[in-house]
Amino acid sequence: MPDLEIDRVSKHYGDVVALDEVSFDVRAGELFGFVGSNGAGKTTTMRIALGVLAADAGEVRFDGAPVTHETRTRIGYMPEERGLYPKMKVLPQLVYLAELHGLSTNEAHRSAENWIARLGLAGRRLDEVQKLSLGNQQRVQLAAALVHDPAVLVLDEPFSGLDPIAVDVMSEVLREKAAAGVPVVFSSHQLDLVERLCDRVGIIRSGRMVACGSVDELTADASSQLVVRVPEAHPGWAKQLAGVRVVGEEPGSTVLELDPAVDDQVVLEAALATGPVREFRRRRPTLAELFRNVVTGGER
Ligand SMILES: Nc1ncnc2c1ncn2[C@@H]1O[C@H](COP(=O)(O)OP(=O)(O)OP(=O)(O)O)[C@@H](O)[C@H]1O
Repeated sequence: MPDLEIDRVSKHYGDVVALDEVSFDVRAGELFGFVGSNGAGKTTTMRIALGVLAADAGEVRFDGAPVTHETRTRIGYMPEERGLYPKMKVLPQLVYLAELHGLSTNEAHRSAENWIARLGLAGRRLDEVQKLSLGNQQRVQLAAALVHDPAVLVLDEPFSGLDPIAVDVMSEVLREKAAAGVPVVFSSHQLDLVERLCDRVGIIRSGRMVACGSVDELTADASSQLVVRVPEAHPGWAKQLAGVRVVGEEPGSTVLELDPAVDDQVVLEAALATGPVREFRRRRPTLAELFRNVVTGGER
């Protein structure tokens, strides 16, 4: 099964180092989430992966071979700046794009109608794209990325601006594509969504990949947290405990981060001394918490 491999890709814009030897691979059948702060290098990486932008160094391979013009037509791409013809109607536009990627007119029609129905655009199929709401334009953009039945999907912020129903549809389609063996990579700032959807995640900071793996792998060695609910405790009850940091506090509930040597039973005793303990459990940091640590703190 084919993989998409980004191998030590570097890119400068004048003095700006946009990418510094970025490497990761997106395996067949995998949903890969690409996250990073504004300007970290996601769009640049995706453009290079598609071949619309040349790297200064490094290589992108698909199915083991460098991406060529032929391979490029097998990639479904959703550009950040979006790339539809605003005055063209939805159906003819999708048919045109499918034909451009080598489908016959019949196949192109069948596929365009299929994605129009699937993405909830049936009532809009003969509207000009520019007359659609932004969310619906985005659905058309996804249809455009899918209409030629691509072997790889590279999507730049496909979820931004979508309503919750459209988010569900988009998630379902991406999962389905991955389950069919297609490597799928998408960028997003919606980390809860990335955490929920993706098999693996790459975090880029200032043009360098600083963490890559499944969310479980990435959070496994992060210091574990303890959620303690003591409704009657006074605020700050845990502040004096050695090796314990308070990372979240709401009335009656506190999230603590413990140094590895700290015995959680000591924390439990301290909590019980303030009143009845209603909840006491370990939890791993979320992807959003990990992201904040990684982009603001030391590299992993
Ligand atoms: N055409 C360009 N000319 C000069 N600098 C550029 C150009 N395109 C991108 N850059 C710079 O390259 C770096 C990476 O930008 P890129 O758009 O890849 O980031 P991003 O992670 O996609 O950001 P965002 O989340 O804001 O979309 C930034 O410093 C950006 O200013």
